[in-house]
Amino acid sequence: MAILSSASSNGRNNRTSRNNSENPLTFKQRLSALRNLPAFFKLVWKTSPPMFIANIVLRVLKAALPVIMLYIGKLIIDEVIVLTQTAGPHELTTLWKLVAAEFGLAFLSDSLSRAVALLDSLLGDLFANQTSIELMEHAATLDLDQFEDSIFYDKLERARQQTIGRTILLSQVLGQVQDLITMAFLGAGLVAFNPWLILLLVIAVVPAFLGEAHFNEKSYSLVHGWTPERRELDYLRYIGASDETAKEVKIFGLSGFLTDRYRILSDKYYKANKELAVKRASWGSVFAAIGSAGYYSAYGFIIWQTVNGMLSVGTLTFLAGSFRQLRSLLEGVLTRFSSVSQGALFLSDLFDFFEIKPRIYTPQKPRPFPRPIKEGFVFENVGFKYLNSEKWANRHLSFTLHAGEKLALVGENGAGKTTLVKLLARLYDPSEGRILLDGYDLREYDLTELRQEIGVIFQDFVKFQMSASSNIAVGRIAEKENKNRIENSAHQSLADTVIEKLPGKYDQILGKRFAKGVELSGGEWQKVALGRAYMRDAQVLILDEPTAALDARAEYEVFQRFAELTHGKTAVLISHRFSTVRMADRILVLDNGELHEIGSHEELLANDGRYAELFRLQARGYQ
Ligand SMILES: Nc1ncnc2c1ncn2[C@@H]1O[C@H](COP(=O)(O)OP(=O)(O)OP(=O)(O)O)[C@@H](O)[C@H]1O
Repeated sequence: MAILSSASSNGRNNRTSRNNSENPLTFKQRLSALRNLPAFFKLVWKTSPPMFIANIVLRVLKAALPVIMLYIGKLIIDEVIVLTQTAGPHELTTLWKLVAAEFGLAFLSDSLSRAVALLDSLLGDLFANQTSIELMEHAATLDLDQFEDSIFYDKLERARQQTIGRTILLSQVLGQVQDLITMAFLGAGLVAFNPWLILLLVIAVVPAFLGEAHFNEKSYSLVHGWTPERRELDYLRYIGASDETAKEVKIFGLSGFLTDRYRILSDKYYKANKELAVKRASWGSVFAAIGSAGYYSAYGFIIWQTVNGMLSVGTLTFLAGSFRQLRSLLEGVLTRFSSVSQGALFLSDLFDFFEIKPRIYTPQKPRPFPRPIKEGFVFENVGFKYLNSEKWANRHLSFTLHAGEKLALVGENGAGKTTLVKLLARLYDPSEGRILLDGYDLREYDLTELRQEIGVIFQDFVKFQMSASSNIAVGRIAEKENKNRIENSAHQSLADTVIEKLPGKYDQILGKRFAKGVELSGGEWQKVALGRAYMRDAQVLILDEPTAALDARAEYEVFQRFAELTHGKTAVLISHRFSTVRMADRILVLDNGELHEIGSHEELLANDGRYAELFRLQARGYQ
């Protein structure tokens, strides 16, 4: 994480950082970032109103203490001086009362600080949890192609960091308010004696503030511009040391390749950051010297007044103390202003992310999903291009998927089979043409209902590092407690024999990520994932190469059962195995994203086209 929180600017050859170095953020932009604060505090308030109120009340109390303590200090010193100048015996009651009062206040101040720090950290944790949840919820509403866009991903990455990083902002802003109140009290004391001291104070502090503001700006540009590289560093760290990649890293001897790349990137990052840090430290000491000069001028002036009898020694200590505290508070407030506005800028990333709206959504007045589907799906000249891609993944697709029909999709790698089923499930909308369901555009239906009625098991299904039963239940998560249904689904997909052999049976954690997890073979995983299809029980079932990793016997059995599962249902099957494909009512052959031919196994063989050619090719392989 150290490398992530530090920054570097050597990414000048990269698009984002170039933008940033060409357009550094202006002071005005930074000020306008403060507009994020009300929304931020609304979020914090929502996290826990009682804790928020308690935090404010305690801080206001604490803010009044320094000036009271300084004033009591002044009274103590004046009292001591009076006592030392008069002959004894001395009446000490007042003095001891004052000392006791100062002791009490010191104790109170310490307790308040601890209470505030505790509340800050608890509130911060709650805030981080709450925002993480909202982030996940929002991400779930977004489109698949938004996740496939690297600029979106950078934004998501920065937003994710904000959920944790912004808890500091909370104590910074509240601390700021507290310090401003303290300063108002101390300032009132100073002004009462000599208003010119305030002017000296401002002169002493303003250069330091401007310096801080400048360097914070630079640092933000650096961190922002390096987001893609930081993601790459994260990714390298992940593939360099993870259970999923260890096998290939070892076999291909990739460790050196990965660490070299990591080293080059992180070195660049380190150097750029070092350059900035050194500059910042050097200028910081110059500004500190100016600050000290201001302080000592004021101090000299107060001493001179005291020596000339204009002020008492107590007042001297009060004023010197007030001035010293004011200076460090003002410096703190101004410096913090810089990091607060920087924090508020980063906050824009979080709010920007929440502003991203999905393009695929349910219309205002959705059409109820047909139960049962009567006619089926009609593709009308459907074409689709992936985001940032020039190539058509599907083009000129016109065909009907009849209700209750079993359709197999066949085609070479990259022919557009998976894309077609993603369009059917509305993971994407067509770039041209339209898909009708029972006569109406798919876009007119409720998205949630549509997804509920279309079950897809993808070839790259997720191997959830969770229990075996959860891995099946994800097919219809609302039924996660329904043991019967889960076991039944496992039985249908042949996953039951796999699960029975596991030490923890259905409660067994799968995968190696967590303690006591058990890894399955590719085919075993596939049987578990297939269980999701039975769990789903949707009107339309889509299986994208569901049996690729199964042995011949298992595949035969799976399809025997699949025929039962899909009885009376619409099903789409993608497979490279013709033994499977021929079981479908019709077969659609895709070539380069376009419909090449469509018909039953017999019809297509009689046609003697691409299908017949591919079929014979595979059959020959088995002879
Ligand atoms: N997320 C994506 N972004 C950009 N292009 C993509 C994406 N997914 C697929 N493509 C491209 O779209 C084309 C069709 O891909 P698709 O996955 O639909 O093929 P497929 O027929 O399912 O292939 P396979 O048999 O290898 O699974 C390919 O050229 C592929 O490179």
